[in-house]
Amino acid sequence: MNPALCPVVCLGGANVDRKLRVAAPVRPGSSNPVSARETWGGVARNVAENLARCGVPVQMLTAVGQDAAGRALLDDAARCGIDTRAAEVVADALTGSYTAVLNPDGSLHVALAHMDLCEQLTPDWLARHAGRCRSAALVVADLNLPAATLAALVAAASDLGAPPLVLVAVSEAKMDRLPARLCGVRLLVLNRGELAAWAGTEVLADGVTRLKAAGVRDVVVTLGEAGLGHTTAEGELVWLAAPVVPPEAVIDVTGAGDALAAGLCHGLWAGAVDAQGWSPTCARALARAALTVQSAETVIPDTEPLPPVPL
Ligand SMILES: Nc1ncnc2c1ncn2[C@@H]1O[C@H](COP(=O)(O)OP(=O)(O)O)[C@@H](O)[C@H]1O
Ligand SMILES: O=c1[nH]cc([C@@H]2O[C@H](COP(=O)(O)O)[C@@H](O)[C@H]2O)c(=O)[nH]1
Repeated sequence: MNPALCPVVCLGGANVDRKLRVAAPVRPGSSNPVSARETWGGVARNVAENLARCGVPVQMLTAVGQDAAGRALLDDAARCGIDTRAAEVVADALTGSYTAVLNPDGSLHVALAHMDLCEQLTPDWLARHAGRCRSAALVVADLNLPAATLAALVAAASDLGAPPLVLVAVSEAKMDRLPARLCGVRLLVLNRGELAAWAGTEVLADGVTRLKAAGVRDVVVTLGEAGLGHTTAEGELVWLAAPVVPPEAVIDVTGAGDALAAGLCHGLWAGAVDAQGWSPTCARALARAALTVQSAETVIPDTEPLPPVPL
């Protein structure tokens, strides 16, 4: 594989994120002042933008509506350096949206997702893009994709010569889309709530053991400000702390998990994980996620590309 020539292909959600920042916890029956802003979102889109900002060639396979938001989203992605030529533009449909109500400290109060367009990303759609996925350096899919499409992706990832497949969770509610058999999945990234929802236990090590038994090669479970846990080739679970961000510096946590997932994909794509194991790549990804929580943007826009991954 020559990573410089092969793109990372990101499949899944792209939508409008609406952020409503409340001055105090919302109370029913009272008038709740908010300040509102919009950014682009969707896990696959966020991962793609993070990778593009790090200088990785990336192609996004998603669906947007044939509306002003859909056109603007694709234009913006193209400006970030993402190849959007194969994105679906669905006639007579509205681009998906996600509304986050944020506490004054930037933590998430409530999130409402409306991303029906991902239901258009069927196994037939995937089959039309099989060549693109097969010639990628890395395939990254979010769990906005329908269960049948995810199952087809995982099955294809088991083929000899297929590129590594990374799955990224999107919400506890969509964990039932994860295929039962995960052989061929190189990495699954999910937060502790998503792991508990899937495994039916709050005991993280037990949940990770079940994922490994389902066939996934490696798991990264994110733990908010506490950092993450990652599996190792020796079958251990290692905990890494996040850089300390003072509470007053946290502006918006939306997208931090996607920044982290992108950092992990960057290390896989560059060969750093194969050469060094997960820890150095995880440390770099934690640094990127910590910057994201200190920005109002879902993806930090103006960072230097990450320093080349030392091998
Ligand atoms: N307050 C914080 N300080 C530093 N890093 C943070 C903070 N909150 C989140 N992160 C980073 O973002 C990652 C993802 O956050 P988490 O809340 O676990 O997932 P998600 O955002 O997907 O729900 C964490 O693993 C951590 O690296
Ligand atoms: O069911 C979903 N919920 C939320 C998202 C997206 O997740 C992002 C926030 O990710 P994180 O978990 O890293 O905060 C937002 O951009 C939002 O659009 C999504 O794709 N699908």
